[in-house]
Amino acid sequence: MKKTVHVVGAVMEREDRSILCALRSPDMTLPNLWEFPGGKIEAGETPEQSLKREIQEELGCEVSVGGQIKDVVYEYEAVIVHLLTYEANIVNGAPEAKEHAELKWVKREQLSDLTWAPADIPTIEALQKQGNMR
Ligand SMILES: Nc1nc2c([nH]c(=O)n2[C@H]2C[C@H](O)[C@@H](COP(=O)(O)OP(=O)(O)OP(=O)(O)O)O2)c(=O)[nH]1
Repeated sequence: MKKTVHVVGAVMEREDRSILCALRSPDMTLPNLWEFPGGKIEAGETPEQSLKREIQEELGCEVSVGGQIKDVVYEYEAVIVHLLTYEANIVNGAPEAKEHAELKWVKREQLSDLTWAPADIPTIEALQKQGNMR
């Protein structure tokens, strides 16, 4: 049976309403695909705690975690990913790519121009729908 991993991703929006997108590096699994910064939830952590820890490790900044955006289960070839995405705001520091190949701030309407990890597509769609309602 395939393993299920529980993963959190941060949707970090700036004042100009662009969103932070992170490019997985060529030596990661799902290489060269865009994702929301975050990672696996460890035993005993809440999703919010996990997201704060991952953002500190990956981007070197501190976030506060807001509302949940999507709860998605996606079956990859080798693993099943259960991805929870949350709104997150930077409260200290500025994001730096410590593990990713690249970071980019992208406007909502341009998010779908990037090639995303497949589990992220429902979140992208939700963000674009919300964007149209604003
Ligand atoms: N962080 C993050 N991971 C995502 C997203 N979408 C998505 O399918 N994933 C997958 C990629 C990984 O398989 C897993 C997250 O694990 P991770 O961030 O700890 O990735 P990793 O490369 O260190 O782990 P691994 O897969 O090499 O074991 O979830 C996303 O938006 N953000």
